[in-house]
Amino acid sequence: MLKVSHLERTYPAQPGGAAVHALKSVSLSVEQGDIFSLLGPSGCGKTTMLQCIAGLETPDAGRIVIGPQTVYSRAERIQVSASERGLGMVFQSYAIWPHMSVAENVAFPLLQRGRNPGREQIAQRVDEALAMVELAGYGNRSATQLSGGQQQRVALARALVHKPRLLLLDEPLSNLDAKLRDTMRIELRQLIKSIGITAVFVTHDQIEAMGISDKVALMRGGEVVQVGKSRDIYLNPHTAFAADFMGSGNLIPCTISDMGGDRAVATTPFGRIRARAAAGLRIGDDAVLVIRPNAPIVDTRPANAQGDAAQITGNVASVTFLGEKIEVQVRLPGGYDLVTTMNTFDAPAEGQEIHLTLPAERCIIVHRDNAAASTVRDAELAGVAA
Ligand SMILES: Nc1ncnc2c1ncn2[C@@H]1O[C@H](COP(=O)(O)OP(=O)(O)OP(=O)(O)O)[C@@H](O)[C@H]1O
Repeated sequence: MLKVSHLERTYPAQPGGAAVHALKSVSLSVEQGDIFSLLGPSGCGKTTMLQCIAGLETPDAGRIVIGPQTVYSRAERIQVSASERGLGMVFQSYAIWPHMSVAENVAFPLLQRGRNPGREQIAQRVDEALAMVELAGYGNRSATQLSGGQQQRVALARALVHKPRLLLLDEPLSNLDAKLRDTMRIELRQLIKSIGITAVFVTHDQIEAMGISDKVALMRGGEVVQVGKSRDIYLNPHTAFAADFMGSGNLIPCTISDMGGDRAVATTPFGRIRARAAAGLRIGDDAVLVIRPNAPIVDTRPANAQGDAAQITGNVASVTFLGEKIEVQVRLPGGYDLVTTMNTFDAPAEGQEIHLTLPAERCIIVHRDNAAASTVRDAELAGVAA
């Protein structure tokens, strides 16, 4: 439905500043009916990418194809205008006009297109769009008489009213409070899926991306570093950055001391651990062992490690209450603190001895990034490499 090939965008240098290479030969492909997220830290190029797809920003090179139509190609000198691309957009600030009714807000794009379809057609399209977002009957209300979540749905109805072939959403939930954001995330996914429209969704929030998307493109520094289903990136990150940005976890500097099949042995500050290995790693590589907080099987009694599992004993350094779960910091041999989660009802005491079983299939060894992910401490990296 959407194919982006080798897209480039550099913002020219401003007085006193350097040029910014915001998109570096970015390619991606979005299937019909999918919700596809662009996820990454601030400044990685997500919005630039979305705006290039929308036609609001002109790339320097590359190609963008929407359905059967090439809407941008530097080589073929094609540049279809934003209004001719057949897209719907929802922005972070919903841009709902307070002096207009809900129906007038939703009708606005139909009147903007220079081809006023007539009062009856407009009323019908507005009613259809409001029904899609489950706001039938709200048309005459003033837009200011709506909750934050309802305003968000009006913005969605307005994006859908001219029956776009692709929906673009730029951080549409970030203005809502945390609880409403959780509800709206589920609601928005259900709405988009029930309409069946293909959507590209920009967010810097991994929980949002995981909850809403069929697929995620993880971006960093103007590049797409990994694409896949959220679960696949979470379980099989290629790099420390991907592991850190998609989920939380212990990122432990290690070297690879043995390999066989897709398993490897990581030499870590607290011993040798068997784990799955990302493609391309070799014996002797400096790498990062990823242990998600929910990966260890935690017991207060020693367990017999079986099969491919490592057994480590440590002491509880701290316990943090988080409601449904607790976070337990376990001090391991060598002074390394590993964060793990436990059921609130099983809370151990601080100082207590604790036993961790680490099944090899739950842990993965990944590539170190040039600029390592925030939680891998440079000093530690240097220590293990030495
Ligand atoms: N109009 C512009 N002129 C110059 N530089 C820009 C312009 N717009 C964006 N940039 C720069 O391009 C890079 C990518 O910006 P972009 O807005 O695409 O990132 P983003 O991932 O959407 O970030 P955020 O999550 O903070 O919105 C950043 O370094 C940004 O400062």
